[in-house]
Amino acid sequence: MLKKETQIEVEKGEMLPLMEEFYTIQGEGYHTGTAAYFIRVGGCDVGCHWCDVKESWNADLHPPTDTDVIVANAAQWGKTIVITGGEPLMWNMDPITLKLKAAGLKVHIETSGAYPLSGYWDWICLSPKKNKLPTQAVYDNAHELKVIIHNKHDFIFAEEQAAKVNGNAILFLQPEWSKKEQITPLIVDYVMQNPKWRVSLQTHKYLNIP
Ligand SMILES: C[S@@+](CC[C@H](N)C(=O)[O-])C[C@H]1O[C@@H](n2cnc3c(N)ncnc32)[C@H](O)[C@@H]1O
Ligand SMILES: Nc1nc2[nH]cc(C(=O)O)c2c(=O)[nH]1
Ligand code: SF4
Ligand SMILES: [Mg+2]
Repeated sequence: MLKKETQIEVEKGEMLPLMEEFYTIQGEGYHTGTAAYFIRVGGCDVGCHWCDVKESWNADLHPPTDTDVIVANAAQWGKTIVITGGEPLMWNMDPITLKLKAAGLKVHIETSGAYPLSGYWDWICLSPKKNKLPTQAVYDNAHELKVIIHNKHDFIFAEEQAAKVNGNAILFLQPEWSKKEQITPLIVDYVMQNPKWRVSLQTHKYLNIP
């Protein structure tokens, strides 16, 4: 059980359950190939069976950390910060994003969109999940839509999600990692037939970097 004061700070978003932080290359989506400092916040109840960071799900396993400390660390690294998880929108993202921006940093998020939109973002990557669909504000404000393809039905889901996201969002299909040998060729064919979509690969996994 967290101390009452800590619990209050977490509820305000002044503290966040921090799983890990690392400086790497953005591996996925529109900003693939560019240097970024990742902040991974614990806690997610969306329950994707193929999730590649299940260790993030239980927020209680990750220490509540002062956002001033997180921001001071981040500012020593790149100019672009990616907040991911877990599901970062389970928490109030206003304090951390305001502090990162005050430090002159660009702030990106990786989100399923399943919770209300909080925070001030330079880039929102929405990766919607069937189990828990995005809230309207995230559809309206996403800069990119990145749908994970694990089976053929996911192409139908991808089109449904493309119809819901704002018209400026850039559309990506990304193979689910464990199925990539079967799925990547299907995505290649699909994108050639439906060129409003682009291919996204988890390039950091091919590069063996975090
Ligand atoms: C681990 S999630 C964390 C952020 C947020 N919960 C979300 O799902 O967008 C980061 C990104 O990895 C993607 N992802 C997770 N597991 C994957 C897998 N096995 N193969 C491909 N992409 C995966 C998610 O869809 C998301 O775009
Ligand atoms: N290099 C790298 N790029 C990423 N893009 C999104 C990631 C994530 O887990 O949110 C991720 C990640 O874990 N590593
Ligand atoms: S929403 Fe994101 S963190 Fe949560 S289970 Fe799905 S892929 Fe994993
Ligand atoms: Mg990842």
